[in-house]
Amino acid sequence: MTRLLNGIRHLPGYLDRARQEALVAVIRAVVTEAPLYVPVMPTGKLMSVRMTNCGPLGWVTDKARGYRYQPTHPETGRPWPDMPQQLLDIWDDVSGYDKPPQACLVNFYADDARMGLHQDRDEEDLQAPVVSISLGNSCLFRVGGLNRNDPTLSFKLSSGDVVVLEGEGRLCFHGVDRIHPATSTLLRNGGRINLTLRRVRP
Ligand SMILES: O=C(O)CCC(=O)C(=O)O
Ligand SMILES: [Fe+2]
Repeated sequence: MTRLLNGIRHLPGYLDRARQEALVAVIRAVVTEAPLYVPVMPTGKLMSVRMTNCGPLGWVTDKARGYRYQPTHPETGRPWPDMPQQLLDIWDDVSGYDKPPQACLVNFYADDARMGLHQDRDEEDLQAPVVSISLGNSCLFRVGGLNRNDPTLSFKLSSGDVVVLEGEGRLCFHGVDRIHPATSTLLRNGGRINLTLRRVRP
């Protein structure tokens, strides 16, 4: 376990291969029910990741209404699939938070996708941590401070790693600079899956 900055915890290899495979299987089932879609930022720009969610709420974005949480898939209009027990167990083990997560945002990165530096601040409950799980190809993850221009630190996230953003680190700027192709055999067609577990309402 490595503590970066204040309240950013990196748990390398938290999930062994068997648990990673089991998680990929449940995420495939989520995606069957709630297909991945291309999110649109408030600026009108398309994100390079594809997204879906599970749990009572999901994080969505579009040009008309911007960033928000909602109980339904933006394209199918159906409620998000239930949060798999495996994810609730991981939250219980690493979050140190007494209430369960309400959203799991599923990001799928093709090998050329990335995510710009941002803060996770659309949740009303900022006391709860954000728990992030990486599956598939590794990536170069960047974390900074509370201001966009603060110095940043980059490190590799590999399949099975967990990162917890909590305390002062809860609102740190972070992003994914690049995916390292062919660094994992977990996903047959390459790419990377990131799952973030979030408590939205207090
Ligand atoms: O893919 C990652 O590791 C981070 C994803 C992220 O920051 C987010 O979904 O808000
Ligand atoms: Fe984020």
